[in-house]
Amino acid sequence: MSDFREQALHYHAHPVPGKISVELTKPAETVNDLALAYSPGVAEPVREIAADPANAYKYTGKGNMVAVISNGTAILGLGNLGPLASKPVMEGKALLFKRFAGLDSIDIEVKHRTTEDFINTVANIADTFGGINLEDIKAPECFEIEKALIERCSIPVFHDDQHGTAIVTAAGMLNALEVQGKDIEDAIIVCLGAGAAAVACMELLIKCGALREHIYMLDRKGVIHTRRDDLNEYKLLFANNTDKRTLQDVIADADVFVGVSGPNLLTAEDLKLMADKPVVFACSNPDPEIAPAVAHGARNDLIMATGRSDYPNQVNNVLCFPFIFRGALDVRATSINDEMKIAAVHAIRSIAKEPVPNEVLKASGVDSLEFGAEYIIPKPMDPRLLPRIARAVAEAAVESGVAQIDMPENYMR
Ligand SMILES: NC(=O)C1=CN([C@@H]2O[C@H](COP(=O)(O)OP(=O)(O)OC[C@H]3O[C@@H](n4cnc5c(N)ncnc54)[C@H](OP(=O)(O)O)[C@@H]3O)[C@@H](O)[C@H]2O)C=CC1
Ligand SMILES: CC(=O)C(=O)O
Ligand SMILES: [Mg+2]
Repeated sequence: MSDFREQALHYHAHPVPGKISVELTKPAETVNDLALAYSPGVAEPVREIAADPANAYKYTGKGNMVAVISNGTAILGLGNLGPLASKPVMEGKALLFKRFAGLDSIDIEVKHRTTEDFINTVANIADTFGGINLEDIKAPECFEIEKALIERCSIPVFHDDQHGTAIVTAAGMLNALEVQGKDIEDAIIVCLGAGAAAVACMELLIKCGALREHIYMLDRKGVIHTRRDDLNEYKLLFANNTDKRTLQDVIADADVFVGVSGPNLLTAEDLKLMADKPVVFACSNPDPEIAPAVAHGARNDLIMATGRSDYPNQVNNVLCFPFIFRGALDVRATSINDEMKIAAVHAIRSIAKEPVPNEVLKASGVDSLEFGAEYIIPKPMDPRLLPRIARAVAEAAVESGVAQIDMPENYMR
């Protein structure tokens, strides 16, 4: 067993199995405590909530709780390994919600036969939570699932692999292009992968200025083009009217590569075909489309990012989901809309351009970090992420009319 594999398994197994547990927020020591917590005292909030469901936010943990829900059909880049195998990742997301945003989070892995079954299961338990973070559900089912749940639930439902990834990718991409001296409107973009993350990343880049006709998206069969007759409605949105058919055809002279597909699919030779000063986001987890050492060995004018913590420029949805839910829940937003997503993009972007606190340098094991090729995006442990993203998102929710309450006074200044 390799050292790292052993360490990872030991971490998950000891001192107790798993990564999360439940803790009490009220005393439960005396007869009087129990009389308040349980029978007869608990009947009082029950009656209040029955009279007005909004009282659930006042008397229960609903408003600070996010469910992380998966069916295990696209676990990271490991594929469809089923609901139970996805549990370590979902516990991991719950850990990150708590660690970075103070949100209580529970993982729920759903075994189901039909997409409808999954939707019904989630819709039927949704009121328990303040928000629902869908995770690692493969395309195209993820699109139908998210749409149906948004329609049926009165709390925010957010497919992290789509929108969390897209927000962080857009923030990192706008900064990387700025460093490379390129405009997003002019950028030729290759997106390897045509699933949940790919479709959402490209749609958000378009909202940030990229041109749809400049985007070449690829799936396992190659370039998605207008003469293919095997495209689902989501891939069809990216069908390019082109004679190019392979990754090598489209990557020649491209400015940007976004990989949200699988491991080791981009070679050093492919990379050498790109335009001067390219941006390469190889975001597949745990193994990127190209290893940073291979990429940097191939050329020295690129900006490189991966989804991992152990290289510079971690483009990973961890920079978004804890904070966007914090902001959304704190104003009881009924959904997470485009205005809130764009607010998150700009909040993340701006932090990378400011001096980095010492505690972040220390946690990153470096002496300095300065906006540039090796630092286009903040580190996940940056304490500014929480107040800045949450505030921007909450304000956007209030301004766009999806908040059910006003901004809390002196909110995270
Ligand atoms: N860094 C980050 O924050 C994130 C990274 N990701 C990574 O993105 C990847 C995809 O995740 P997600 O979108 O949720 O999964 P999906 O299952 O929804 O999509 C996977 C896509 O990748 C394509 N693909 C797989 N293998 C190949 C290949 N050999 N050549 C070309 N295309 C291929 C599939 O093609 P086809 O349609 O033909 O099956 C499909 O379009 C994973 O590796 C995941 O770790 C995802 C979310 C966040
Ligand atoms: C980071 C993440 O959500 C993924 O790779 O699926
Ligand atoms: Mg995921």
